Amino acid sequence: MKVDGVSYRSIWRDAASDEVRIIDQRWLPHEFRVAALNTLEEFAGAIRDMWVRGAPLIGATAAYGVASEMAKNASDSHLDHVHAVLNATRPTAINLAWALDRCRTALRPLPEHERAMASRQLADAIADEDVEINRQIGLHGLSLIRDIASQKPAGEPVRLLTHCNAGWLATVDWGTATSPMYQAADAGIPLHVWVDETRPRNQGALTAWELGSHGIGHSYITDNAGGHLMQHGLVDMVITGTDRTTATGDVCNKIGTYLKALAARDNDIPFYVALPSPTIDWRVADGVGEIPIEDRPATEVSHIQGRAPDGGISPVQVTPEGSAVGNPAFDVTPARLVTGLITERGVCAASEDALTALFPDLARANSRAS
Ligand SMILES: CSC[C@H]1O[C@H](OP(=O)(O)O)[C@H](O)[C@@H]1O
Repeated sequence: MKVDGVSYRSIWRDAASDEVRIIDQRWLPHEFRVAALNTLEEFAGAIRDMWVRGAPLIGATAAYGVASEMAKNASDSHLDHVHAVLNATRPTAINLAWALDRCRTALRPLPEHERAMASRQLADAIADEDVEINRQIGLHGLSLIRDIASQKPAGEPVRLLTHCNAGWLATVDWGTATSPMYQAADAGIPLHVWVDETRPRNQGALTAWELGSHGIGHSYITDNAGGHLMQHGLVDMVITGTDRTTATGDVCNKIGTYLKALAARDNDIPFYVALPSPTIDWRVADGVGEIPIEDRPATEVSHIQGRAPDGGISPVQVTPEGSAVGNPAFDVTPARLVTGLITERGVCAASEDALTALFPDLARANSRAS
């Protein structure tokens, strides 16, 4: 997407230096900083410490990390080592393992001297595929937004609520939950987006930064406000991203998503999830029971980062000394609370039958039975 009129992806290979570069999201929305990733630890650290974040972007970053390492050492043992180091960085988003497995499966049969180029091409392909998948998700989501808009007086905005950042910053481009918003805005449909701040890391500030940059009307709200807004008829549709969706349609996403789904159901508001197919875990049926939920550092909750009066960006402590902290980073919304899944192949119910019908090739290739 554009940043001050300049088109960016969240990760790219610099034409001059051939370095892999990323937007270092730790400093947004206050500062736009670019970082280069050159070593395995830099790639691993960028994922683990959320310089890059978001399921699809984590997968793409891992693929670029494999390519970077294959250029230095293309042996089987190093390929396995790279896979293990990167796969250990974060446990919940399935895209990480999906990308690493895809890379290793493609590279293993090749002679070592072909692996550097092949891994480089595969990383670029994974990135390009993500962009197109998200663009397609946007078009299918646009249809849903257009239907809502058609039932409103001309000029009255469609009011969406979203949680966390499933934006272009969480993917290579377009975003998943935000892609329908961008497509609707570009089609001239008036929108207003309620943006959950999403404690503790406040990824909602990234969404607000994205939407503001695209000229889309929005309000930055506390995580606890969504139910009240729904009760008072101020939300037409909830749309979120996902880090791992099971073969049966259970949706794992940022902590707090489940509570939004409960409030949406209680107020008869459609709750949609933007779901790129690499984020489907075909081998898991019970999301609550089987998806590993990342526990992140306590300092993410005990401290909050912002711009200080002197203009610097710094963390401040918000909890008393000695208070224990809990920081589960994700939760699982059962399929029964999900109105529909917006995929690159269309919108479907959150069910095994519907996902299998839309992706028979993927369901067969990844069947739990096999
Ligand atoms: C399009 S995936 C976005 C997804 O990833 C975020 O998690 P994190 O910021 O911890 O990487 C969040 O769950 C978003 O919905």
